[in-house]
Amino acid sequence: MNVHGTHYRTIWPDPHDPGIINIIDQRLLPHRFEIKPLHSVEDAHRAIREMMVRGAGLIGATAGYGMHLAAMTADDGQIREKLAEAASLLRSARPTAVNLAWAVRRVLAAAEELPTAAAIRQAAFAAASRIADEDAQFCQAIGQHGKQLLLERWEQKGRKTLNVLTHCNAGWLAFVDYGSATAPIYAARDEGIDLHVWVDETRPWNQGARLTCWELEQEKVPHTLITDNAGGHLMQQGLVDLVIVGSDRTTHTGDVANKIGTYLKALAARDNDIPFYVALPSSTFDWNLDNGSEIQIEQRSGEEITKISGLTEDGRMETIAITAASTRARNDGFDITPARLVTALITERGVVPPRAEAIHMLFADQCSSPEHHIR
Ligand SMILES: CSC[C@@H](O)[C@@H](O)C(=O)COP(=O)(O)O
Repeated sequence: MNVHGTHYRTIWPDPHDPGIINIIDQRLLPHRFEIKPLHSVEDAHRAIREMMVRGAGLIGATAGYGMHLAAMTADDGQIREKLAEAASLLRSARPTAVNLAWAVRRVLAAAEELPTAAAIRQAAFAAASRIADEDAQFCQAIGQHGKQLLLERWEQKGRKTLNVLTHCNAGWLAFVDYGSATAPIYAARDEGIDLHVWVDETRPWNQGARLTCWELEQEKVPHTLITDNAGGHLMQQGLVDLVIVGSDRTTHTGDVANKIGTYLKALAARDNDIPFYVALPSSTFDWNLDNGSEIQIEQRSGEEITKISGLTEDGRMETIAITAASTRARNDGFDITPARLVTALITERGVVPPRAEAIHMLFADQCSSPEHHIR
């Protein structure tokens, strides 16, 4: 995506020093666009854990490059142990997005059984770069497949403004480029479809309000911020034509883990007969889990609900309390939308119904390959 006239990915190796991986600190957006260097696997772990980077695809790419940094900084004689330690450190960063464990495993597999430390370093960097490149390519392909769905709906409604609702941020910032849920929107816009996006604010971290709105603004896509509870009401008013969200982990049977609140949008969409699409690259499928209820849901600090951060008038980031100090809060980061509420999954290989047989047919090479199984 272009920011201030320059094309950026959300993560990239320094062109002069492969020991430095650059990221954008998303905690500061939309107020400040700051690039931060990662020098070690500990830096990569902290960046994921503290949500400087976030979103399934970008978490995976950061984990891949984290493994590369572990290989870069390890002594030759200890490189295998250091990679194993790095793998468990990174896996502990956040539990729900499957891309993290998948990327770690992919780098480990690439480095396995190589004879020298130099060969291991080279393989780790190549694997991390492939993960990032594929993430960008897959999102671009998701855009092309998803665009057709938007186009059909737009034609159906007589080419009047197409209103798309999205939740959280499954955009450029959640991936390496383009985004999953946003890619069809950008591709449809490029085709000249007149569209408008309703953006759920996505409490408590406000990924919609802070990140999706900022991204859509950079891309000049018309959009309006709404409260998390407004979607159902807008659907009843006939103001939503379709919903597209991303996913942090989707079972091979089509159950979708995504940011908390997604399930309620899917229920409202079903009640109002509105298509509900989930856009995801294949790296987000969990080939081991049969049922969404088995997905580990991240429990985050209650302080994210009882306090709120923002920019003061004199340009300082500040956190203030919005509840009484004694208020207890529970903060589940994600929820599960059962496959039966999902109209279709938009993947890099095409649009597929959320059913095991159909998903397996499209990804026959992955569902049976040990490289793609994370346990
Ligand atoms: C592509 S990630 C799917 C998103 O819709 C969403 O759940 C998300 O942004 C991930 O959550 P986050 O907690 O911001 O890492």
